[in-house]
Amino acid sequence: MSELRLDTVSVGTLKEVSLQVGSGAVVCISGASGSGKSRLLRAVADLEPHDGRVYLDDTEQGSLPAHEWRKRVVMIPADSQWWFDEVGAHFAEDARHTMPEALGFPPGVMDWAVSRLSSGERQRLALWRALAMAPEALLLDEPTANLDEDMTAAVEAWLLDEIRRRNLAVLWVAHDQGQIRRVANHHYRISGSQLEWVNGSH
Ligand SMILES: Nc1ncnc2c1ncn2[C@@H]1O[C@H](COP(=O)(O)OP(=O)(O)OP(=O)(O)O)[C@@H](O)[C@H]1O
Repeated sequence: MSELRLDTVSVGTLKEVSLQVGSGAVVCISGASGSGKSRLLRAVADLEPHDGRVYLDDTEQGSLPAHEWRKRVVMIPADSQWWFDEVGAHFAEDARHTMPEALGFPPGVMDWAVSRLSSGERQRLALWRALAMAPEALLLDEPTANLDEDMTAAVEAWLLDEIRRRNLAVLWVAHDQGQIRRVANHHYRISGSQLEWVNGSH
């Protein structure tokens, strides 16, 4: 049950972003390619130098070592990183056996070689890897960009269910207006150096 708060965060060309993401809420961010969406998420994840402050409830980002912060505020980049040869080596024992059906993998996926994974498979596995870390906030960078329409619908519904059930605070970068309508409590758009509120409620 944690709230994520950005207080006058500036990174790259984006200036003084202030917003709040309640626990169990999704705030979508859209904007043109190169407008700074990923950099903003990276700043919130403490992966990129920035001005301003980011809080998870009363905890300020700078008060924790970056690796501790990133266990609580987990970013799933558009292009996930994999270190070991086998998929299963990236997951704790219990997460290996509790892969959600909605992600569409057959039994045995944990034995697969990472090198055979398609971009969509990587993306879906990266989502499970992140949720299995029991984060308090999630930073999603176009989490369904490599998925077809049916898989997008399944993953989106599963993610929303997990977000509500676990009361996660979520910043979700999205292009698709339909997706933004379906998932966002609030929608902001990057316009030049500013983040503009577009719409949303509750
Ligand atoms: N470390 C960096 N130093 C300087 N410029 C950077 C750095 N990282 C990214 N940029 C630039 O900042 C701009 C914003 O990059 P970012 O990856 O945030 O874009 P984006 O909005 O996520 O775009 P896309 O939708 O194409 O993924 C780009 O012009 C990029 O080249």
